[in-house]
Amino acid sequence: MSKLQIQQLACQYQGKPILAGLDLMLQENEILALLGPSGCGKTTLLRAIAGLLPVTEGHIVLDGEILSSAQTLLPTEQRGIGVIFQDYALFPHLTVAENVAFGLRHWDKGEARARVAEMMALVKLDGLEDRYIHQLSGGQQQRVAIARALAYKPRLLLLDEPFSNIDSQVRGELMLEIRQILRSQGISAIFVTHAKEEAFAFADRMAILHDGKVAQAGPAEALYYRPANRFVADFLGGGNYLDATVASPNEVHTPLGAIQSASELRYPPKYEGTLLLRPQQLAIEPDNDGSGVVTERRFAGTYCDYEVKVGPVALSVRSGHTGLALGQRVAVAALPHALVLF
Ligand SMILES: Nc1ncnc2c1ncn2[C@@H]1O[C@H](COP(=O)(O)OP(=O)(O)OP(=O)(O)O)[C@@H](O)[C@H]1O
Repeated sequence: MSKLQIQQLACQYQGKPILAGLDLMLQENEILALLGPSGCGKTTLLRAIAGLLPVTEGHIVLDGEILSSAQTLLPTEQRGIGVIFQDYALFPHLTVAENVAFGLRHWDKGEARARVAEMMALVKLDGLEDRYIHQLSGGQQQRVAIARALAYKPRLLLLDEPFSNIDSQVRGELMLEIRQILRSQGISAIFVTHAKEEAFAFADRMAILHDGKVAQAGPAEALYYRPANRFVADFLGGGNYLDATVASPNEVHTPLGAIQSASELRYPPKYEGTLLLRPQQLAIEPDNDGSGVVTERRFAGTYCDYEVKVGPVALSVRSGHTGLALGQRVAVAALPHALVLF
């Protein structure tokens, strides 16, 4: 059974639909990233899961229990869901230890004290128990927020842009560390982010929101290399789009010539579509008789990003050949892979 199941969810603000027909699933101990352009409804979905917003259609089920439906709205405090907001929402008038203990007010005093100590060690804040929040760095404040949310053993953790206030130099390390903490505690989590790099680094799976529903969900590699539509393809990174006509179950014809697919295409012969080729799925070789010419180059250390013109078609190509000069003629070929056609 999945941990969280969201089916055909609809939510609105003042009668204006924000989410509609949204399906999403989360497995036990899984970390899922919610990605999408600004205003697509990521925070709205977190609020609905947390019980801060009623739903007008569909349902949200956690551990087999209906939390929200058109008829049900289990109060936030009865959901067993921890929420970490972008600004952490820590209490400035309480010490670090008091913040962490906040959700344990109904626990036995000794047990609460032991749990706070355990959480302080887990997030590596031992020794800072008596500090106030303004005496901590951004990263330390985030650790307090994590400790406070995990202290009362939530069934699910929701994080809204948890890394946006963290210095980019320490962000990568902190993400890895928090990922390990969630893993070690067997926590299932959903986090919202704008940045696909964060989703790639932090999540097991990602869900991309568009037009109030999930455009596609799955592991990063699947979404990047097998996007369901052009929106997902564009959102996850640059690509070349070529007119293509299906010639056989394993071949398309394009302005670059015939290109073979490593797996069978889902479209019938003569289908006219658009072929996606990521810059690293094209190979270029210096060749004075080649059909392409290098028109731009951006050196990036171990690889170089080129723009290559083949007749009227401009292609982005990422190549390990880092020394090709502007004006160099090149042969262009698609590397063998399962083609993506829309
Ligand atoms: N309290 C509110 N009342 C009315 N409309 C709202 C409210 N909160 C959000 N909205 C609208 O709902 C839509 C979705 O907002 P939401 O905050 O969920 O988007 P988001 O994907 O989290 O965006 P961002 O990435 O910019 O944070 C937006 O059009 C927003 O203007």
